[in-house]
Amino acid sequence: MAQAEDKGEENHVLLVAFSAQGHINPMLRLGKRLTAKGVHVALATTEIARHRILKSSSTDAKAAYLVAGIKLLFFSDGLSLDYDRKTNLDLYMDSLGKHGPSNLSALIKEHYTSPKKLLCLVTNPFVPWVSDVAAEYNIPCAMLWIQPCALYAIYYRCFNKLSAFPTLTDPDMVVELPGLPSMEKEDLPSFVLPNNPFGSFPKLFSELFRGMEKFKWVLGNSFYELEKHVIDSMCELYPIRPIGPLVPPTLLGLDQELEDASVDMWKSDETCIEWLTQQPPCSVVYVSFGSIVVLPAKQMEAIATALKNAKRPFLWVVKPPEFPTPDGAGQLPLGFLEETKDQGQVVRWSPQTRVLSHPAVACFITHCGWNSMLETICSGIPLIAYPQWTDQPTNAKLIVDVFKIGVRIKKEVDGNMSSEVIEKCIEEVMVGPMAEQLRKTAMALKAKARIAVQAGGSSDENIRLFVEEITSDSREKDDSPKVGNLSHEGQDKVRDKDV
Ligand SMILES: O=c1ccn([C@@H]2O[C@H](COP(=O)(O)OP(=O)(O)O)[C@@H](O)[C@H]2O)c(=O)[nH]1
Ligand SMILES: O=C(O[C@@H]1O[C@H](CO)[C@@H](O)[C@H](O)[C@H]1O)c1ccc(O)c(O)c1
Repeated sequence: MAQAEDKGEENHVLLVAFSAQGHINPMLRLGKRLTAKGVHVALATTEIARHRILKSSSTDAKAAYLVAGIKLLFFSDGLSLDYDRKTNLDLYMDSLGKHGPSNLSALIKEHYTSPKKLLCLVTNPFVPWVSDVAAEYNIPCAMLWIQPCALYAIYYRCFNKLSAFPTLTDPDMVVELPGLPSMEKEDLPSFVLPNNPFGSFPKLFSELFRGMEKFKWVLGNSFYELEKHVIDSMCELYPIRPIGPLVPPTLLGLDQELEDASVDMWKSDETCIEWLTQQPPCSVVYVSFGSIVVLPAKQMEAIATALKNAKRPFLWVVKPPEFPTPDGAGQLPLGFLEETKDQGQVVRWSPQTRVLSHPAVACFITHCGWNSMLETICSGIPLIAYPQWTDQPTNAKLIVDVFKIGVRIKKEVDGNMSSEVIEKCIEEVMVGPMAEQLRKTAMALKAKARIAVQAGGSSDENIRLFVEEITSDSREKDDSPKVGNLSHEGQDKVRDKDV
C-alpha cells in the first residue's frame, strides 16, 4: 500500500538530488535547516543511492530511510543496480533524464495525498528536469547550486553566450569575467572546454542555464563573505542566494545542533582517528581524492614517493575502484604499505570531517571537490590542490588566487604530476612564512563561515527569507522569480559583521 508522507500536515518541501555523496549531503543539510524552521522535508534520489547506503554497514537499514527527521524516497534512473555508471557517464545521464521525470512524478503521486501540500521542489544541477515535474503539478521550484557561486556565474555566462570561452580554433584563450580573476584553460571547468569528452554535461547545462526562469529561487552552497564579488556580479543577471556552508554543525560551532543530516555511501574507517590522536599537533598530511576520482597508476606512484620523501606523518584515503582495471589505476604501489607502516595510515574511506577538524592534521592534498573544500575552510587548514575534472580546476584557482588558502600542484607537460613538485608543495604549506600566512588566512575564513550561519548571519538570513517566501501564501498571487538576494541594506548589515 502506498504510504502518504504528508500525514495530512501542511508545509512540505521535497528535495531531489542526483545520486552522489557530494550531492545528497548538502541537500540533506539544507533540509535540516528547513526542518529547523518548521517545514516538513523529504529527499528523493535514485535507487543506486539506497543500494550504496545499505551496503555501507555503518548505516543501519532504518537510517537508510530516515535521516535527522528527513524521509528518504527513491526512484529508478532506468538502469540496473550493477550498471557501470561511471564508465558510461553519458548513457547514465541520458537514462536519468529520460526515466527520471516520469518516475519522480509517480513518486510524488504515491507519497503525497495532494501535491498541492508541497510548498516547492528543490533540485540540484544534475537533475534540472525536476523543474518540469514541478510545473506539471503547479508547484514552484528552487535550485540548490552545490558548487561555488563562481561556477554558477561561469556556466550562466558560457551557456547563455554572454562571454567568450575557448573553442577548437582558440583553445588557449584567457577568459575574463566580472567578479573573477582571469582564467586560463586549466582554471576553467572541464565541461566548458572544447576537448571535454562528456557531451551530456554541456547539453544538460545548456538547457538548464537557458531556462533559468523555471527556478523561482537559486540557493548556493557557499557564503556571501567567501564569494562576494562573483555573487554581486550575478545580481543583474540571475541572482544566487548563498545559504551555506552546508557542512556538519560541529564544523560550524553550532553546538546546539548536534545531529548532522548526512548519509555515508561507504563505511568509514574510524581507526584513523585513534591514530591521529597519537600524532603531534599540526603534523599530518591528509590526502583524499573524494568519492569518484580514480588516479592513474603513475600519479598514485608520484604521491606515494612524495609522501615517503616528505618524512611527515600522513593519512591517505585510497578508495578501491568500483570497477577495477588491469592498468593499476587507483592502486597503491607494491611495497608502499610495508615501507611506510611507521610513518602513515592508509584507509579506504575516512570520517573526513572529523579528520579535517582533528588538531593533528596540518594540511589537505585534495582533488578540490566543493564539499571537501568547504569542510576544509570550516576547519581552518591550508590546502594543496590537485584538481581533475568538472568544477575542480576552477575550485583550485579559487583556493590559490581568491581565497588564498593553499597552493596548486602544477602538472608536468605530459599532464602528470611529479613527486618533487608534490613534496615542494607540502613543504610550502607546512613551514616558513608562506605557510604561516596561509594558515592565518584559513583561520580567518573559518571564523567568517561560522558567522555566516549563526542567527542573523548572511546565510541564516537568506534561509529565513527563503522559508518566509515559500510559506507565505503569495504562491497563487505572485509567480515571478524570487531570485533576489537580501536587500542591499540587509546585505550591508551582514557585511558589517565581517571579521
Ligand atoms: O574518505 C572520505 C572521502 C570523502 N568523504 C566525503 O565525501 C564528500 C566528497 O565530496 P566532494 O564534493 O569533496 O567530492 P566528490 O566525492 O563528490 O568528488 C565530502 O563530504 C567528504 O567529507 C568522506 O567522508 N570520506
Ligand atoms: O560531480 C560529481 O560529483 C562531485 O560533485 C561535487 C559537487 O557538485 C563537485 O564539487 C565535485 O567536484 C564532483 O566530483 C559527479 C559527477 C558524475 C557522477 O557520476 C557522480 O557520481 C558525481
